[in-house]
Amino acid sequence: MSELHLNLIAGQWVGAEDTSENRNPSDPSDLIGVYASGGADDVARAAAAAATAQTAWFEGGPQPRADLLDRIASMIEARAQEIGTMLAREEGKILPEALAETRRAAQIFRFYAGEALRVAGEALPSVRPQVDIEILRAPLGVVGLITPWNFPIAIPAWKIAPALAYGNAVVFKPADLTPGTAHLLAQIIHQAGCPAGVFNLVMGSGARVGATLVADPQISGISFTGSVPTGRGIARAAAETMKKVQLEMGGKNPMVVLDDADLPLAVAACLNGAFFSTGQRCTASSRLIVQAGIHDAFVAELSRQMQALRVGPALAEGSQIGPVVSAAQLQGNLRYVALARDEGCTVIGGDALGGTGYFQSPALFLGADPAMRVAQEEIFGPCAAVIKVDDFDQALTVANDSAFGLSAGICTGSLRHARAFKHGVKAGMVMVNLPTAGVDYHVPFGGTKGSSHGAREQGRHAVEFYTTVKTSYSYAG
Ligand SMILES: NC(=O)C1=CN([C@@H]2O[C@H](COP(=O)(O)OP(=O)(O)OC[C@H]3O[C@@H](n4cnc5c(N)ncnc54)[C@H](OP(=O)(O)O)[C@@H]3O)[C@@H](O)[C@H]2O)C=CC1
Ligand SMILES: O=C(O)CCC(=O)C(=O)O
Repeated sequence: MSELHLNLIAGQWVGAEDTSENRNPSDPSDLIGVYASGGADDVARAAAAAATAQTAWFEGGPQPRADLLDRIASMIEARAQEIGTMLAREEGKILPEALAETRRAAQIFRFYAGEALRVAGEALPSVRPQVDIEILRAPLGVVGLITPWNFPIAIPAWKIAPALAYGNAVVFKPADLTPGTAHLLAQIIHQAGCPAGVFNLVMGSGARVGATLVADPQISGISFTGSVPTGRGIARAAAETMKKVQLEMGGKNPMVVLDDADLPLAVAACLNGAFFSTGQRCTASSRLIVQAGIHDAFVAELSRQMQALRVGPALAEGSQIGPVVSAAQLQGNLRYVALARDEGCTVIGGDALGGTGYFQSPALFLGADPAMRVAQEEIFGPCAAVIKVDDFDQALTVANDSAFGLSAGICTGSLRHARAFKHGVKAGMVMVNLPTAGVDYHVPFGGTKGSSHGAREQGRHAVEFYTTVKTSYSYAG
């Protein structure tokens, strides 16, 4: 019997009413571990512990917060191989990507160690004599953090680190599919000396733990990353207790390739953006919008390189694309491949590959029309629709023809077109001659339209969500 991995509530490792098995998508017969699966009582106890611990955590000043985050960063770096291996084993990301994500998490903690010391206010004169005004930033209080499986350490890091840096206490609910990485991170935060109750881990299902967190009146804010329907439901439910919400949801990210693009660079950017991490990135390039003059050469070279990608177990040397995360996600991807054919596309790749795990060959949907479902709906797999356009203006119109607006890219040698795209595209992040996916850790992350709601994540902009503004008036007498 595998050891049971416990929740962390009020500084104690505790069991829960249920348990959940964590299995390897490269080989589901590999049982990674058994994890506590909490319920409403666990959330209530964690939120109460967090509420009790939060005031002292904030009032202790920024130095202990900065020191803790710095220690966490060093401990993640020291255990990067172990964490990266767990991440690859449970999520299916190939080991080099998993190690890079782990190091990125350490960098995020170190960045916010510095930010804890840089929370600035403003001082203004009052319109009344002898009165001074200060505009201060106060922590929200207790925040609930709900994260997806596709970046099981980077996304928790970019929510937990700013939350703690600015003096909040945390209840963290990781995705059910990837509790192993979350548990290692919780161990590190605990061992680094985080005071009891300041950080709590409650693993368990979204329907039980996630929904209870959103309803709990002791919690002042929810930061969520995941699907659009869950995000919408959270926004509706959070309104009942007037919680602040930050939602990062899907994308259907366009990558425009103009006739004047550098072909090898454009192919490399699209190969990376569409297929790396098995396409399971909200920033993935899932719409390739290609000008007619370069279209055929681009498609020929991209198809050749795509078909040469080695799909295999995440931990196997030489694998370039790991498995899809779960059987359900693979079935969903295969339904979209069938839909692409039904809608009239020519499909290259996209087959279930069999073998030990949930392997799928990457797919291109050629001849896609912007209105097709495969060009509008987020698939979240290694699939990209190719849309042919006549010129830059049509490319920009197609790029903006989406309910989403997370990331957008253009490959071009023209400064004029690059500039017009940067200004004209409706997206939160714009890439020129770079993949739409793969972002830096110290600058804002987020989108427009249906992709995001609330304040931006990451970088100094995270202060907007994790703090509230307090205006103080003092009379000198
Ligand atoms: N934009 C992005 O970054 C991501 C988008 N997705 C998209 O979402 C689809 C489904 O993936 P999935 O992981 O199921 O996404 P979900 O939105 O269902 O899950 C994201 C997180 O929310 C939790 N959750 C689920 N239901 C609720 C609820 N009612 N209240 C509060 N929290 C809840 C989940 O818990 P649990 O894991 O226990 O269900 C998980 O921790 C993917 O196919 C993809 O299209 C997925 C991941 C990331
Ligand atoms: O592209 C990246 O680096 C981040 C993507 C991401 O955060 C996501 O897919 O949820």
